[in-house]
Amino acid sequence: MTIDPLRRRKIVVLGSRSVGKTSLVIQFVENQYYENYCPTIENTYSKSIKYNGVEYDVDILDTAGQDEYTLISSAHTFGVHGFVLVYSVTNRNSFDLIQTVHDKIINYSGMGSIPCVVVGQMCDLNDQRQVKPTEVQKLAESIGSAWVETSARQNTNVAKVFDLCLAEIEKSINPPQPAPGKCIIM
Ligand SMILES: Nc1nc2c(ncn2[C@@H]2O[C@H](COP(=O)(O)OP(=O)(O)OP(=O)(O)O)[C@@H](O)[C@H]2O)c(=O)[nH]1
Repeated sequence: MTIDPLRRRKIVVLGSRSVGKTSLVIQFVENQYYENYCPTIENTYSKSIKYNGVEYDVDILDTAGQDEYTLISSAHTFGVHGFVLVYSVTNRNSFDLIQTVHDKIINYSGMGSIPCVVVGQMCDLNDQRQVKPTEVQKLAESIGSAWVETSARQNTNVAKVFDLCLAEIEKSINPPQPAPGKCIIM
């Protein structure tokens, strides 16, 4: 079977250690959830995703958790169409790192903006919450991204992450055109 490069998408999942990046990806790709924590080095998963009536072959790169000193490498940006930036709603430091990681990608790639979804993982642990939805909404507005809260454990909004990411990617490839007949003032 040949794969149409026009239907191929690469998504990279970044964020602090232990925020549930692998759990999110495995829940999405394999419909499985594991309680045990096993630090990731780096793994690529593949899945077909239908978005807007089109079937995309999506490679999802699950990365080792970052901190403020981790450098963004070309593997995290080269040929990458979209980014999923994950924090845990129970960990404010992991939320604070999202802006840092976002800015590093922008600096490294030289792009003005990136197709991106900010994901507040572990929303099942509401009693341990340190980050409010209004805070991520504000961050998403300021960096021009989508956002969603998820629980890999309860499979809440997991598929939505990748739908939103494909939507952001398609928006950047085919930006919405102004309605015909409207006058644009330069
Ligand atoms: N309550 C709850 N726990 C979760 C959820 N997702 C992951 N966990 C747990 O959090 C721990 C870390 O999950 P991982 O998916 O390994 O986290 P990671 O971000 O990939 O970690 P690194 O590989 O170190 O970057 C594991 O013990 C998971 O079972 C969730 O949605 N809710």
